[in-house]
Amino acid sequence: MQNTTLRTTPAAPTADGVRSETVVEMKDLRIDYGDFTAVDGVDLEIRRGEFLGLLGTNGAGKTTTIEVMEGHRAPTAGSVRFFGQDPSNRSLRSRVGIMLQESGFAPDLTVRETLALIGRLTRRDDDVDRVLDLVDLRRRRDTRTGQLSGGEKRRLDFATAIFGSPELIFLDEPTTGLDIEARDALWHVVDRLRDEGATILLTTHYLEEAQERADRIALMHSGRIHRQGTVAELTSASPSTISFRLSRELTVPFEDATIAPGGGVTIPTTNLQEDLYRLLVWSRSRDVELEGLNVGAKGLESLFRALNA
Ligand SMILES: Nc1ncnc2c1ncn2[C@@H]1O[C@H](COP(=O)(O)OP(=O)(O)OP(=O)(O)O)[C@@H](O)[C@H]1O
Repeated sequence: MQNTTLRTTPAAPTADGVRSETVVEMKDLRIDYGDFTAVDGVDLEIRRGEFLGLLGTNGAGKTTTIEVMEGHRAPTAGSVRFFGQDPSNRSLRSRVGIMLQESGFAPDLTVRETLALIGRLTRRDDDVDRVLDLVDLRRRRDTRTGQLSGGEKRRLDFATAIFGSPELIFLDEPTTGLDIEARDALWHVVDRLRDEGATILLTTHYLEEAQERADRIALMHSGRIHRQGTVAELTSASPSTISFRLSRELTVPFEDATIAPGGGVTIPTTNLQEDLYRLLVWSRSRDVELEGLNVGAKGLESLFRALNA
């Protein structure tokens, strides 16, 4: 994907009054498949300009929730509103871009025709080649979608979601199947859209992607939202980890330390500054080299492990 200029959308919503506008509102959302309840009483609110990461375990109900938002599946109970309206309302199509996990393009249409068709169907106006440049598919513009590679299809999926720079963008595992360069390029485009005021809902299993970008995270498991908050709020009680390698056999002065057969030491800590200081004093006094000393930032992984436990 290339650093082509993004279209200018309405000014970024920085004033508090604008930011506090609710763009997505779910209340007590329930979605059943037959007698199985996949989404079980979800309350979620996304404000204008916000980036919400909807994270969860496999089968938690994230895609089901997004499919309801797409307007093609009706909730069993509860409600979803975008800009105060029902998602099935056709007038919303021009304001909402959706990248699902599986798009199902018509295989005989070319890349260019596909994107132009999406534009007509959603009544979003844009320059097809400009968007193809953004996702680095311009040279494949006349290729039939059936002949695209998996990563190229994913980039076309992304192109359909951002075509016309919609105000609200849903990204369901957008980087799955993309190589590193394509991931970086996708996030560059998303970051620019955010700067211009877009509201983003992301689902991903790459926790670091959400951790780096999301204003708020909602953690979903077995059809329910278990916790919501900023990354700092959610991880404040999670331990950090100090890790290093010892070149000779020694006992480290930390009760919770684990030592792998190859000499790799991991120390969980809820008081990083104090424990790091103790470790450095100990290593200096014993003339021990802490090879590859590293401090793992507080992450979302431990929250996930707790969800699954
Ligand atoms: N069409 C369907 N019919 C019956 N059950 C379904 C259907 N689609 C999804 N499910 C079930 O609903 C639950 C939620 O699925 P969903 O795809 O929403 O989860 P997810 O959070 O997106 O999972 P993943 O991270 O694995 O993609 C799962 O148990 C799944 O098996």
